[in-house]
Amino acid sequence: MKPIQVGLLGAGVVAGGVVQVLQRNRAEIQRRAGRGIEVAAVAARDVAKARATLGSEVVLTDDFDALVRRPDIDVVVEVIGGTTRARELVLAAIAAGKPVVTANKALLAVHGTEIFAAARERGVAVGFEAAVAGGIPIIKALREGLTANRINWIAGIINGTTNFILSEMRSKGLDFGTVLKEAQRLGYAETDPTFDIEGIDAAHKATIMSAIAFGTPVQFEHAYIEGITKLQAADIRYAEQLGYRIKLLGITKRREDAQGIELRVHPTLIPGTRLIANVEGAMNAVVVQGDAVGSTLYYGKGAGAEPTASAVVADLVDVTRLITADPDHRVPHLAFHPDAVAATPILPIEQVVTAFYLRLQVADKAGVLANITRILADHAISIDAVLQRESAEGESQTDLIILTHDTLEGKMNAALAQMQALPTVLAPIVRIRKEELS
Ligand SMILES: NC(=O)c1ccc[n+]([C@@H]2O[C@H](COP(=O)([O-])OP(=O)(O)OC[C@H]3O[C@@H](n4cnc5c(N)ncnc54)[C@H](O)[C@@H]3O)[C@@H](O)[C@H]2O)c1
Ligand SMILES: N[C@@H](CCO)C(=O)O
Ligand code: NA
Repeated sequence: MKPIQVGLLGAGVVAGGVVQVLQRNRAEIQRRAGRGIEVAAVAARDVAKARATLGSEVVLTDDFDALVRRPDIDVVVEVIGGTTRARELVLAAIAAGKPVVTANKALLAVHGTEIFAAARERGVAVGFEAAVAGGIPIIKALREGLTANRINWIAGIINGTTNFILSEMRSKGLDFGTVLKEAQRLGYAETDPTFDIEGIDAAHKATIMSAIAFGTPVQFEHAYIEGITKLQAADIRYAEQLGYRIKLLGITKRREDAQGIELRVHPTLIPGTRLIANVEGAMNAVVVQGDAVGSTLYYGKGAGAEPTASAVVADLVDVTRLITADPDHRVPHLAFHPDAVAATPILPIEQVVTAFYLRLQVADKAGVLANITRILADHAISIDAVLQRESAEGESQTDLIILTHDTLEGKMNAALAQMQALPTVLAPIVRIRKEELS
């Protein structure tokens, strides 16, 4: 059979990986897919630059619009990123009846509902394994491997750049800016790295996993997002003293008691003994808790040229195998049948339940702790542990660290406002959410 002809949009890090993996593993991939997979042409804005990075074998064009419509192209791979041009090109490819494989989580988190509807209408598949946790086959696991389960929650380290930054800062004492530059050099960071450090990229990925886990449309606009830019070294240290690590987690949770779903990204204390607490560098890891299977953990490279290409090419193999299959017999894009997708709401952050780490800079005198614990008790917030830094000779202030049990965020907000107003609380209170992940 004639090899499948791929039109590749973009000539950056991921495109380079896709070209390389398809070339190197050509024979092995063909044995798996049942026919060859060839890159027919690559669309690049700067053809000369693309020639230098992709080598002399690839055919290059600067006409993206023509490539997605070319009759000899069987499948389009979108690896340009962004949500404007990528959306236009993906919709054009779908309209031309071509399956699409994309690594673009921003595109799917924001325009997924429109794109999946268009694909369904046209009877073509959209593969997006590379969009979440790069090379880790988490989409495959959620859409196929775990279909027997009611998923209870998912929690993941799903941004390599921020995990790399937190790891390097903790273990080598390097500063934020230096480590971010290194992550950019290594090809982990987004074109706009604020997407990484402000938690937006992780929220894009958590949004996609949430939709697949709970059978809802993508609801990125309701995600709660907090990045790592305000995290202080002191809190990383105190957390360690208490047996915890701080990770930027993407979390989505079924909350039957509140008829909703939690969808949030924020720095999180997790017990140092959990496997996921020990995931370092640019590695990703996702814990999925299903009612039948219990907790399962997926670990691997979430960024970089070849790890991401591993997922793109796996989707190409899937598309190749299923290109002639009846669209109704393919795995649904969001794992649930489109007419069974329910608009379960994302809960506002005030209704989220977590435990908390609090750090208060307080005057070191009698009655201070009692006032604070009374406020927590008044809001029915129960304390798990308290740590007070030993103050130096003559020092009039100290740090008070409090770990709480689970509580509603809304209650914590009210308690924090009262504590902050105490004259003995000398600086803005630091609060970091804490999850046991058990
Ligand atoms: N780099 C990774 O590790 C990684 C991992 C998973 C997913 N992704 C996703 O893959 C996609 C590509 O990432 P990348 O790291 O290869 O990016 P990159 O910046 O290295 O490459 C992007 C390519 O697309 C081109 N491009 C950008 N905007 C364009 C536009 N408007 N029109 C035409 N061409 C345009 C650029 O010139 C470049 O050739 C993004 O959606 C990214 O989020 C990247
Ligand atoms: N910028 C992303 C790339 C992979 O999606 C990260 O750092 O994880
Ligand atoms: Na993946």
